[in-house]
Amino acid sequence: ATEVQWWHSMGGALGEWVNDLAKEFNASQTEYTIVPTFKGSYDESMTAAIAAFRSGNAPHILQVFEVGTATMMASKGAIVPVGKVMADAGEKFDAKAYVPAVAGYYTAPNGQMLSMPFNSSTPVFHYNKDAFKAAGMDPEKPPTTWPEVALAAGKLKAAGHKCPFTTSWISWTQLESFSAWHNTEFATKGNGMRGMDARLSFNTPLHVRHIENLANMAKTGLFVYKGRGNAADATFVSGECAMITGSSGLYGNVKRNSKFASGTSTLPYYPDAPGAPQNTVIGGASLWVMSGKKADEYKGVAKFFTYIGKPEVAAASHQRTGYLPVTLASFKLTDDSGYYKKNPGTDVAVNQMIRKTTDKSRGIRLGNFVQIRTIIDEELEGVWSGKTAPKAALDAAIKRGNEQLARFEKANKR
Ligand SMILES: O=P(O)(O)OC[C@H](O)CO
Repeated sequence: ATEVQWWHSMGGALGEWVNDLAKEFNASQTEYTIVPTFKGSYDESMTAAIAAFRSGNAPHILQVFEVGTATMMASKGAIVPVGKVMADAGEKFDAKAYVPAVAGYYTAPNGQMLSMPFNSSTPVFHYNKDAFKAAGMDPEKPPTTWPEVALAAGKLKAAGHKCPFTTSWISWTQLESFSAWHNTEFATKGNGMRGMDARLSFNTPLHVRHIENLANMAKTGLFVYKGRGNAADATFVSGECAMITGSSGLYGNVKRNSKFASGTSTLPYYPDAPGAPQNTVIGGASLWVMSGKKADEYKGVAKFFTYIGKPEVAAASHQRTGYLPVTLASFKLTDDSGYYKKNPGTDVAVNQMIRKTTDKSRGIRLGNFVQIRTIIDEELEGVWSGKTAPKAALDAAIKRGNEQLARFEKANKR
């Protein structure tokens, strides 16, 4: 059979899911073999693929997080648009079959959808119901606002909890989605969706207030910073931290590996902020097809994409992982089956994403975003350790981040 290499960043329960998808597809036919390989974190697999591409050893399929989208879109010679892969292979592909927020994010300004939607997520609030009970709180009443999160964290701490609240993907949850959720721009030009001349704008009074709030919570032990990327996920799954803002895709891992009852609720907001809550932005990753491969291999890629997009396969993926249903049919199938009613909290991510979007909340797509995220991590770490004042950290992150945006704009000017 013809081999198709697929590099991904799905660890733990998610890695098992990816392996199962490949296994099931491989068993369904005899011509192609999908070979999934875990290549480390999203950052690491992207770096590895860029190096491999330069030496002619890129995989056929690369899973890239949303943060790498603008970079991939600009790497014209390195990728093949998913629509072309499907058309060349004679596979049916209709961008309209995908949930608008998902399809729109992976569609270039010229209207062409460039990558295959796969594991789209959005940030939500997960909490440990057992810990809530132990602290004398109603486990069915999660906090929905930031003042309520601080109150709940105080009760958890008083009950002896060492890590009341933590977060994964701090820029994504506390600045990017935080902005959209409050209908405030994270960056100008519709968060970069309207052009490469966008510049960062996350130092408004609302942003400063929020980071100050988190800094105070950190000082009093209510918020415990657990590191970059999704490092904090494991501390929630183990029960060490009782509340977390993180990916909806953490659901499957919690369900499979944690020993406590958990709940999922909406991302907290400031009730006095006008426009909140609006909607949250897309995260997770999509599948990019790399250039320079044989026609037969692309055919295998196309057949695999058709397979994972089938309503029943996409619905099963959504229900197993907590990632969003990426096609309209997979959402309908899940809804009609009564799944959301039977599994409270699993509809939170969907509901946050299907709300009406505005120019300020549609999505965030910026060049050199991988580097910008690192800059934000660095500057905010100064806040959590008490070295930098919140406003100064946000200003510095914007200044340094804007240099990255200007560099990207210059390098990609036609
Ligand atoms: O944990 P994921 O896969 O939902 O990804 C979260 C963020 O979007 C990464 O940038």
